[in-house]
Amino acid sequence: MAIGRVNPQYTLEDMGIEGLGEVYYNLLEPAIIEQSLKRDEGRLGKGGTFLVETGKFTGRSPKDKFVVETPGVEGKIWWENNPPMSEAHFDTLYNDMLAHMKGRDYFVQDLTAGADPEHAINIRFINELSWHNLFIRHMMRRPSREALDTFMADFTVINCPKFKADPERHGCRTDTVIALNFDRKIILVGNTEYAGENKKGIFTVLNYMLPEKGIMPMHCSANHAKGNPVDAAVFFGLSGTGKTTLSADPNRILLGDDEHGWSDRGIFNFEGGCYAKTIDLDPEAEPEIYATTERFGTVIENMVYDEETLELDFKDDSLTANMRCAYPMDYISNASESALGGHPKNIVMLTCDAFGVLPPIARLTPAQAMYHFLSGFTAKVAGTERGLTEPTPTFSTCFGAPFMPRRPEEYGKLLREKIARHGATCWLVNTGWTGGAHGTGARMPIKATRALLTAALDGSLSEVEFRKDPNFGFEVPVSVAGVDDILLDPRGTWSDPTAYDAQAHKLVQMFADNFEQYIPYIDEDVKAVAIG
Ligand SMILES: Nc1ncnc2c1ncn2[C@@H]1O[C@H](COP(=O)(O)OP(=O)(O)O)[C@@H](O)[C@H]1O
Ligand SMILES: C=C(OP(=O)(O)O)C(=O)O
Ligand SMILES: [Mn+2]
Repeated sequence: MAIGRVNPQYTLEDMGIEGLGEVYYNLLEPAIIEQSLKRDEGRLGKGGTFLVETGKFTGRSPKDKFVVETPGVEGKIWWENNPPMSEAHFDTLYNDMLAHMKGRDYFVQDLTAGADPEHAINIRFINELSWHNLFIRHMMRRPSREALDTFMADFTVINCPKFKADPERHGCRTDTVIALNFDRKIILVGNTEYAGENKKGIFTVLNYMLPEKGIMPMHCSANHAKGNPVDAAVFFGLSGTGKTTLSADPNRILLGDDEHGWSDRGIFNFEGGCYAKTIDLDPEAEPEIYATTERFGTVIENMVYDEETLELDFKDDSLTANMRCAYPMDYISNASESALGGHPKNIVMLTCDAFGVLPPIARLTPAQAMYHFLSGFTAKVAGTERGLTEPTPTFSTCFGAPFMPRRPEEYGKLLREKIARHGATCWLVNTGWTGGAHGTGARMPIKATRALLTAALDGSLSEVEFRKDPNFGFEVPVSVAGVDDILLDPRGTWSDPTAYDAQAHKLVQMFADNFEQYIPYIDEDVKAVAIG
């Protein structure tokens, strides 16, 4: 018997998924939490949050993510970045997962991705963990209750953390697997409890689908000026660079914290919720996000807390540095209801430079923006991928290589055209280290980053004097109100400026070595701004 609300013609049985225990469809938050408590999946926290631990898997598993080599994807996938899985292996995996599901209870949410109805897709999430179902209900967008009665999915995600894959049988790498089949329109996830896989899988699907419709999918957060959705800004960045933190700006309206599309009509959020890191979360620096950690239903992942008072310890990273909270967008008081914005006036590329070399902000020409978009330089921060314990410099193209099924130039070309057509101003912002590399220097103060962004977005930054950076060729402001001048000159923040020069030269060489792979694909003007 179906418990909850579902299209009567479209139950799991109708999809050929049979023999399960109880199946709960589209439960609302209180009912899901009741089920999660009954199953001992976690406990209630302050204000009615839901506290969970995810065991061994506290970050994504990018090396265990596969794209199935089906006829429909031929010539479209960037295989060097997306390990292939054969159709036969996938079919075995699918059958084995369905066998594993027999007799167990499952939780279904029918949700959508894409705030622009013209480009939205319907997704059915089938979760073994009840709290994953709560998480994804927060993170995606919700059809009306009536629409559930006729809901049909464009894509299905089956997520079974208790299922163990077999590399021999399934053609995967370990007993953890994330398998994307674009032709069968299924994502299978096995043997990881990290909730983020649920949402980042769908992001990968949209990154595959949307370019064919001329829409640029972006790993970015976004906001717009109060009362003026046309004055929008996007913030590209790999995990840990500050997308979530910096887009929740009390002076602007939040569009979304992680994934957006850019169509001929403007930008739109793919999601309906946020997934914020809570390590060192400071009520003064980030009041909006902090407040969500005491709201009903917020999922709090891998945080240490006082057993008696349920007080969260924002400093304790003993479970992981990637501790998180997930909540619906409307828990942020200045969030946009429509999640739609105009063509971005400003495009910010966030980088967390662990070398302490890059300036806190630089203005980029369109060609330089393309260069930095394809380069995607940053540091991976501790915890967001399994096994990372130190900030590790990396070039993650499009500021999100783990989620890009297609070749980087394809995204690059789309972005280029849109920047040119709409005349966006582009910036590179270093939210990483200053005063020395990681280990010597300190993380860029959030206050300084915010002040610089405010000036960039309100236009006042364009009025100040700029210098040309001798290593990177971009323009750096000399003095900005509200920011220590010294911060604007990274060389001057190092106790030994010659050590800075040496580190800067090394970084320039790293950029040059990394960029060689894109030379055959890019325009002359981008070649002309390549550094090193
Ligand atoms: N100058 C800064 N700008 C942005 N974030 C900063 C800065 N300094 C420290 N941080 C911290 O870095 C982390 C950025 O993470 P987050 O905003 O979740 O990134 P993303 O959403 O891109 O993964 C947060 O924990 C934030 O408190
Ligand atoms: C959910 C994630 O996104 P981000 O860290 O960019 O917020 C992730 O990388 O696992
Ligand atoms: Mn984020």
